[in-house]
Amino acid sequence: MISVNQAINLVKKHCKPMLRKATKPVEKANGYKLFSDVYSNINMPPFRQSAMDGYALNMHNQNTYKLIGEVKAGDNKQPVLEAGEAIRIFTGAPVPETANAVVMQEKVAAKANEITVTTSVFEHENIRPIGEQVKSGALALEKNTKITPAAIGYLSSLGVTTIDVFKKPNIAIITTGNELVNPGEPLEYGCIYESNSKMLLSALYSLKFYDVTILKVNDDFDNTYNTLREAITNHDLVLITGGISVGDYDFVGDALTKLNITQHFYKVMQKPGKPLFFGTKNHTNIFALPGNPAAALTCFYKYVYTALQIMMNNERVDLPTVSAKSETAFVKKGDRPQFLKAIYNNDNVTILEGQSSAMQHTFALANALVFVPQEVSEIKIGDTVETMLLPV
Ligand SMILES: Nc1nc2c(c(=O)[nH]1)N[C@H]1C(S)=C(S)[C@@H](COP(=O)(O)OP(=O)(O)OC[C@H]3O[C@@H](n4cnc5c(N)ncnc54)[C@H](O)[C@@H]3O)O[C@H]1N2
Ligand code: MOO
Repeated sequence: MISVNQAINLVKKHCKPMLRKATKPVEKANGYKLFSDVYSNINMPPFRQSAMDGYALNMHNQNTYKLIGEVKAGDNKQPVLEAGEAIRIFTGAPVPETANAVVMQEKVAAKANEITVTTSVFEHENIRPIGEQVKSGALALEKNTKITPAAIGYLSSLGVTTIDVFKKPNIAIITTGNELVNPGEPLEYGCIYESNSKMLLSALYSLKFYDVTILKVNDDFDNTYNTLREAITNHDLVLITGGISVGDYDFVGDALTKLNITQHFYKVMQKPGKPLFFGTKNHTNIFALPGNPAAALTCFYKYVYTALQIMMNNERVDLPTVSAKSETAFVKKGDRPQFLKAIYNNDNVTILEGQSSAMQHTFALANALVFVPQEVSEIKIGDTVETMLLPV
């Protein structure tokens, strides 16, 4: 059995960035990275733009100006101002070429045809110059920039409608087990509600991976083999839950062997998540996660998260880890290093009751996992512990 460190290093070694291109409507590109530089086709702003509601002036050496007209946002007109003349203007409106300052209305005493400026005015004030943000033909955003809501707003303001991005992985989740029943259906004796697919799906959604297919197999070798073969052929990442241990009805391992998956590891010295499998076939990464829900989710955050970040060519591939002071005592049973469901708050961490691999209730309250290394058998109140912060 390999250690947690060896396992994560094998994930880092064998997962590769996916450098394939996808074209997306800009408003659907949140979370993607740009595949190529984006250049602006326009100046932004495209005209000299008023930053205030007030008056545009052709400045002279007095405070009083003759009012000769009005330009509001969206107007397509260019009144000509002589020195000493002003027009009424509004935020976002085009400032005529012959105006050289905009003074906000709070600093003006206005009469019908005349205004008096009550403050000193500086040339160019409150006028956004043409191309202040970006000039026509200039680089708007560089290749590899992460697309955020702000970037979507910025690119849309330049009139961009589609962009080339690095493709995100398409992902299959495969659940295994005769005992699994969909929530909403009657629960017969011996059955449980299937929850891993919904848990992993929402973990993927919260990391902005939306191209996810859910497949279900019962405890049958042919069914498992055929579903895995299809999923591995058609997806970049395959997450299997359950059926990977040593029981007579655990068929995932045999199916993976028959499918000639290159195994990088099977079984990690950790609790929960001992029977974790990681392998690859061509460009597809395959994780067989334990069926126990809390074990599956722990393995997701520790290993699958990192695989996804590498596939997306991101720089930070691990979830953030901090040193925190334990507010709880904990005695470890057995010699496997352990991930403990915990609540982190302000440099302190509380280790929760109920740490079994099946304890979804505990996980539902947690926002962190405390890592207890192999050589540590006990945590005392006040001890400093390594705490992985979860993206919840
Ligand atoms: N003789 C041994 N038995 C077991 C060992 C061992 O080393 N020797 N390891 C144990 C450990 S540790 C784990 S973890 C589990 C892993 O088993 P599998 O990955 O094969 O998972 P299953 O047996 O299929 O399921 C385990 C548990 O989880 C429930 N489950 C499965 N899928 C779902 C789902 N989609 N939604 C909700 N719950 C699910 C399933 O009903 C079982 O209760 O093996 C131990 N055994
Ligand atoms: O590895 Mo298992 O997750 O301890 O139950």
